[in-house]
Amino acid sequence: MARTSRLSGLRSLAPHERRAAIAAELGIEPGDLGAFLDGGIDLEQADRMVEHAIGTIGIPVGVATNFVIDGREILVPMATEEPSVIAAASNVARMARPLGGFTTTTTGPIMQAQVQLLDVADVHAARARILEREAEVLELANAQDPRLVEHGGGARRVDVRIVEGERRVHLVVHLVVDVRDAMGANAVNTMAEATAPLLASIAQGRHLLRILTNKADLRLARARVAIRAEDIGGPQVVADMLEAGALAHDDPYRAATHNKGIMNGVTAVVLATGNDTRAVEAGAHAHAARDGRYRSLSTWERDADGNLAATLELPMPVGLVGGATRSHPAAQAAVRMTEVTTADELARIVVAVGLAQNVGAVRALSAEGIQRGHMGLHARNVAVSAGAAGDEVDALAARIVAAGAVRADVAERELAELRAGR
Ligand SMILES: CC(C)(COP(=O)([O-])OP(=O)([O-])OC[C@H]1O[C@@H](n2cnc3c(N)ncnc32)[C@H](O)[C@@H]1OP(=O)([O-])[O-])[C@@H](O)C(=O)NCCC(=O)NCCSC(=O)C[C@@](C)(O)CC(=O)[O-]
Ligand SMILES: NC(=O)C1=CN([C@@H]2O[C@H](COP(=O)(O)OP(=O)(O)OC[C@H]3O[C@@H](n4cnc5c(N)ncnc54)[C@H](O)[C@@H]3O)[C@@H](O)[C@H]2O)C=CC1
Repeated sequence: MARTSRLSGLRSLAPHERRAAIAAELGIEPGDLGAFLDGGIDLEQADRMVEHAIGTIGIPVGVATNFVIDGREILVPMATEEPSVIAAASNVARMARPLGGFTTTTTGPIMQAQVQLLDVADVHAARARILEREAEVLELANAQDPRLVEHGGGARRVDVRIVEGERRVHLVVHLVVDVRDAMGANAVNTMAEATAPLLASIAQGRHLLRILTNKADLRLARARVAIRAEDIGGPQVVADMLEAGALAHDDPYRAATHNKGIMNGVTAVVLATGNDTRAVEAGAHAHAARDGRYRSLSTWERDADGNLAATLELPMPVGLVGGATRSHPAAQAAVRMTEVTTADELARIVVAVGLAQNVGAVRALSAEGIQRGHMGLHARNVAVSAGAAGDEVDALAARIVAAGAVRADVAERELAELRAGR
């Protein structure tokens, strides 16, 4: 475990000094974080990863500080192009420390593959016939992945769903698989393809789609945090945050933005660790609409002591084996930083960071507004876009923040004045 994640003042260090400070907390060498220096992969490796590769695109990786998750001090790698995300997560993690930080639970690494069956005359009887032969189906599925079974995973159950659609009734078989430390898509897809002919023959029909569902609602991760009112801006800020949370529950227009704030944190950790951002995002938004209406993924309350009590639950299909996580040196360094040894532990960190991010954004919206903190940090991007270089960047950013106008036209004018010595 990191000695502490409470690294105040990291912002004033140079990147190499930050790497040294983080390595010291983790008891590793700064060189162990060296993969972040050049993005971790060269063109040769990129060419092996995707088709028609022509290069790579750099995304900054930063470290969210101050996190205590289930009693453990965690330094969290985050890959994001957006300013103020890492600052906001670190800020809320700091506020959460007096009451013990974040507490998480998970439902275990259970993924599901769907096999669509067509041309079945008697869907109800077919369902019964498939369930009668569940053991045979599971045995065939598990024969596809002895390594997963060796690691304690494997196909656990068969569910058969009769989906009443607008134009027809669908017969869909779910293979419910414990994928242990894998994200699991390839693992369950292989099982679905192998068992589909057997399922079709039992149903006396034919199979069509054989693929994982990204509505990974058997693989949930949950986080909870309590923050004292005085640590988050006072009782009025807490009251206003509850109003903001209520609107996000009721209004899909607000819910989409509220959830985007959550995904600022979630996607950044998922990307840094080489996991599949689209799978996590698809699962999250499906979960947000699980009662038929798109709602916020988090809940906001005031506890008996007047503290803000926030929770977040979402599907979290992330892995430590397979995908890019194993093969990408920067993803490996990111996993090392988190010190997790199971996919379940990684899922807990991701959901805690999502909740911190959500609280951070809504706190700012309920207090001073988003522009002060966010645009203050975005000012450096605006300065670079206006043509500032080297030392000019920070100087120009400071000028446009002081002018209260973090805009391209103001930045260009101020840059001209800066260069003219005014
Ligand atoms: C940016 C802050 C945190 C400043 O807030 P502040 O109160 O000025 O911060 P501070 O300078 O007093 O520092 C407090 C702590 O915050 C962290 N911190 C503070 N600044 C930095 C920094 N530069 N670099 C690294 N860490 C920083 C750091 O942990 C620091 O502790 P320390 O290290 O000093 O002991 C605050 O204004 C904030 O949280 N703003 C919200 C930012 C945000 O949510 N950005 C996301 C982008 S907007 C969006 O996409 C989503 C949205 C908003 O639409 C979602 C929604 O609507 O729900
Ligand atoms: N709809 C979707 O989300 C889809 C996603 N994908 C992609 O699939 C990839 C992930 O698939 P995976 O099956 O996770 O990858 P994978 O097939 O590369 O690795 C999983 C395999 O690793 C082995 N293994 C070794 N140690 C293990 C352990 N401790 N726990 C579990 N398995 C262990 C098992 O044989 C297991 O089947 C991602 O790259 C994702 O982008 C692919 C198709 C569809």
